[in-house]
Amino acid sequence: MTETQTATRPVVELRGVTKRYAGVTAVSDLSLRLMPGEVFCLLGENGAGKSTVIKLLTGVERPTSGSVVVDGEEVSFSSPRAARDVGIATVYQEVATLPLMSVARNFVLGAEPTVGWGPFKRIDMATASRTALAELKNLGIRRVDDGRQLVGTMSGGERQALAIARAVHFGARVLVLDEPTAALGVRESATVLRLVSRVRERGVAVLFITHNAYHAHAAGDRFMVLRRGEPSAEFARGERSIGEVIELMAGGAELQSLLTGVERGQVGVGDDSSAV
Ligand SMILES: Nc1ncnc2c1ncn2[C@@H]1O[C@H](COP(=O)(O)OP(=O)(O)OP(=O)(O)O)[C@@H](O)[C@H]1O
Repeated sequence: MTETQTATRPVVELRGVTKRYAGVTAVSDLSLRLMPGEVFCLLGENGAGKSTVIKLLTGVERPTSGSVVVDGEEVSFSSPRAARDVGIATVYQEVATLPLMSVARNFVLGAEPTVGWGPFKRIDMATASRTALAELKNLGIRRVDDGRQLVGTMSGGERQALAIARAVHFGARVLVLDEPTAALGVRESATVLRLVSRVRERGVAVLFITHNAYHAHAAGDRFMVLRRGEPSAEFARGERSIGEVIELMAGGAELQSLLTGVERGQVGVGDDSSAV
């Protein structure tokens, strides 16, 4: 990261945000800042509130209280489109790309370059293909070398790469990655983690959501562990070991007492009275 980037203000912030649904507080008094050229890892077990944070940052939901701030100005996104317009892009693992379309077509989807005019206007596939392959190469993905390849034939890591490359190419300043490595094997995950580093080097603010402490550790600059909608820990790279992070996510002492109870036969399967 360069000195200028360090000095820059956050691209987007949550300030004291609470989100309540009927009967449930999904996120409570949460503040976070996404800085350009930094990977912010949001960790948490199922139900911790990670998806809710994504929804608040990407205009899917509005906070019950607190504010969303972009470039220092409070905003109220009326739709996901409004968040995209200020450069906040989300890559969801399951729906990132369309398998029956080519690499080139997926890359330019919604912003197709054209040739010809009037009734003769058509998608400029040569330009789409050239752009897609160049952008993938820039991000270190070299195995894909034909824009006509169907996305369905690509590996999971390559598909993620394509979705990320597309978002960055079309001007994302904030990239929200929702569990990008959850369905991937070790090699594929490594590809995606390397890609995250490249994206950071380009000055993009990355929000990396995961429940995998190892992947977070490999890619992150700053970390927040969410538990039941509240930040239970915040730290910077190098300040905590992986073991400590795993313990923080699970609930440390609480988990230990549950395990001890199971060993002694005090807690049966399905007994959630001491659930963490
Ligand atoms: N639309 C909703 N209506 C009611 N409750 C909700 C709604 N969305 C989320 N919740 C609740 O808010 C809490 C946080 O959910 P959220 O989906 O943000 O967690 P998460 O960390 O993303 O979990 P996972 O990893 O399982 O997706 C949960 O208790 C969930 O049941």
